Amino acid sequence: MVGELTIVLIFLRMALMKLRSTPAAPAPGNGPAIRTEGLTVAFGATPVLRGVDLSVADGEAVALMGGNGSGKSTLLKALLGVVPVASGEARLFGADVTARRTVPWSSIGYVPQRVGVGAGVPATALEVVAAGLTGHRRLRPGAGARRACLDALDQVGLADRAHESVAIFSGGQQQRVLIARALVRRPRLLLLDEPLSGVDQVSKEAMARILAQLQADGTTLLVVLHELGELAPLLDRAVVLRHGHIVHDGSPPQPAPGHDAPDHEHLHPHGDEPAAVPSAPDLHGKPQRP
Ligand SMILES: Nc1ncnc2c1ncn2[C@@H]1O[C@H](COP(=O)(O)OP(=O)(O)OP(=O)(O)O)[C@@H](O)[C@H]1O
Repeated sequence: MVGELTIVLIFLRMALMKLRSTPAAPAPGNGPAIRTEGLTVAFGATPVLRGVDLSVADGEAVALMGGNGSGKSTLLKALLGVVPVASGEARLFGADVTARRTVPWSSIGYVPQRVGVGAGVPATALEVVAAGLTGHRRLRPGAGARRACLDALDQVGLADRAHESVAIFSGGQQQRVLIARALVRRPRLLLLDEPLSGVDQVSKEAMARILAQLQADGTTLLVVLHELGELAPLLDRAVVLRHGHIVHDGSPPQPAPGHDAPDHEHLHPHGDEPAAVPSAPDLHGKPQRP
């Protein structure tokens, strides 16, 4: 495993040295940034997403919330086409994610739930960011990748540390490197899975500034969060999942003590909305609204 990763890194290093100009992201297709209808995902016999209907317009910033295990990460993965769809459909910019070739992947960025970005391999920040320019049939970064990677690191305030090993970065700095890896694709749609979790205050504020700038530039944001925190001012709405159902789609919750608890379900009234679900939701069908 480490051997394979080392080979990939050597490959990336060689590719970085050869590159010359910035790749242009293809224009996204037609349709809203995200649209799912009756989206159902199951692992074995266990349904995890149960008929999710979600629409996110181009340029919107939406929080995806819910307790542990409610299906938030699975929804992002279904949108990225990396978990199988049992029924229903998911479209990005109008393209069905299961028909992979039609999706404008180069316009879509993904920041996964925090993992050690170095994963035991002595990668520099620049090399990690360069990985954002590979994948989906592109085996090495295109021309101009080095400049693009440095620009992305500059956006997250880490250009001066481009050649340092991410193994010595703080958790928040590692998270910013992962965001730079997504930004280097110049995405029109950015999916982020708990970007603020376990991150120091300085990095939280830096990330809020970065995401606010992206939103101002028209980037669509879907952000998994347990609490809105520093991102509250830029979010247009919140979608709350419970047991794979959407149980709230509307105003973001007001900040309150306990919202950051991982098992908090955000089921009480949020802003101008009525309570989202009854205390005993019908898990086999649509939850009944009061
Ligand atoms: N590859 C998998 N195989 C089997 N079960 C899975 C798989 N991925 C996720 N699950 C299960 O699906 C459910 C939803 O997981 P998911 O990671 O989407 O939850 P989440 O809402 O993101 O939770 P958290 O807040 O803890 O990150 C969980 O019960 C989890 O164990």
